Amino acid sequence: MKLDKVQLTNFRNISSANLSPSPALTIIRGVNGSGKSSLVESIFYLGFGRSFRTNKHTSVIKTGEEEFSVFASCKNEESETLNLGFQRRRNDTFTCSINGEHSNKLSDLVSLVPVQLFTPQSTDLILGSPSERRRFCDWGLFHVEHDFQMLSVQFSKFLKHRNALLKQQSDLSAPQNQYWEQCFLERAEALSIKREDYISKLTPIFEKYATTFLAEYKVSLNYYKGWEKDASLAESLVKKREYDGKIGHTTSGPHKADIRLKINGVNAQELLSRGQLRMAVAALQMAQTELFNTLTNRKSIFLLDDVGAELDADKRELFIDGLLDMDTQVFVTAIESSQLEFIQKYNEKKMFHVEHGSVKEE
Ligand SMILES: Nc1ncnc2c1ncn2[C@@H]1O[C@H](COP(=O)(O)OP(=O)(O)OP(=O)(O)O)[C@@H](O)[C@H]1O
Repeated sequence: MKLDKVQLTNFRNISSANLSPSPALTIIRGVNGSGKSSLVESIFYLGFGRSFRTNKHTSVIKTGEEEFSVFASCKNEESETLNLGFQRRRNDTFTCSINGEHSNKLSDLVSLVPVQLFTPQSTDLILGSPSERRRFCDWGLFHVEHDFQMLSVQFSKFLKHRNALLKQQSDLSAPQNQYWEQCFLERAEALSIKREDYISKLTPIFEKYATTFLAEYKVSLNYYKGWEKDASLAESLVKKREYDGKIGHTTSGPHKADIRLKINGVNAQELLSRGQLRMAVAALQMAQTELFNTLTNRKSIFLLDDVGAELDADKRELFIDGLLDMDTQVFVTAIESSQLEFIQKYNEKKMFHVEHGSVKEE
């Protein structure tokens, strides 16, 4: 997927902008507060239907306006043109559009726009809670396996129901609850198998990139399923039934899963410097991009916000080189051109300058 045209209206400080990005590298320059991150955030909305900076969609709508919109004309891998749009209003409703057809089903839109992001907060992937790492894995599965979204929704539904039964002090072993227990178990096991399989495919690719980004270390990735290693989930649920009943929620299952990154056998967060953590994230994202390309025959869009503040010049270059080699459409924001001196070598690029919310090609 490549974005040919992006058009935004009333998005943060940008009243209106129209740009035709490069299919390869697009550089967005401007001083602090000019609107660079906003531009990248608008593309993120097409891939996720939300912001990476706030949970409040109303903060994103330009002050004094009723709604923002982002439209993009794209080319998919079959060279078909797709016209995609996303609008969000102050009353918290949204509309997606795909080739003029309106829909309120976000997954229809976001499944078409595989977007990844690297920002100053990306180290949260390693330092943050397990939910960050599950989200990373689930992004890959969502874009690779058509039935993953449905499975994930069903699992959440049965988990919610199980937790409600636990809160009501219901006896989960009672015959009338066995159906729900079985529904939960089936979805939980299926989800867990998919994640485990995905991480086992990702691991060798990650190890390959880690030899570049973390050359001096031996890295390993392990999937923790969310319950004891030597027990089945069914056994673990029975074992924890009394405890779960007391606390009112389920403590075993894929909603407790994690992906553990070890460096020389030690948890990454205990050994790596801030800069090295960023490089580990870069290696994970490169691996995710390569696996996505291999499994889907599609190409993704990569947003690098404030990359100058994040990585050394040589690692920045390696990261962008690697993404472009995989035919990824890359958007990079930077305050100073000096942060991106190496971009001179790329022939296929476009540069945009943002000033007080106005976007101009350079
Ligand atoms: N809802 C909004 N309406 C109008 N302006 C907004 C809104 N939300 C944020 N802004 C303003 O938009 C401007 C652009 O913010 P943005 O984060 O995109 O800047 P930036 O160029 O990425 O800056 P930096 O280099 O400092 O990260 C800021 O001045 C911000 O105060």
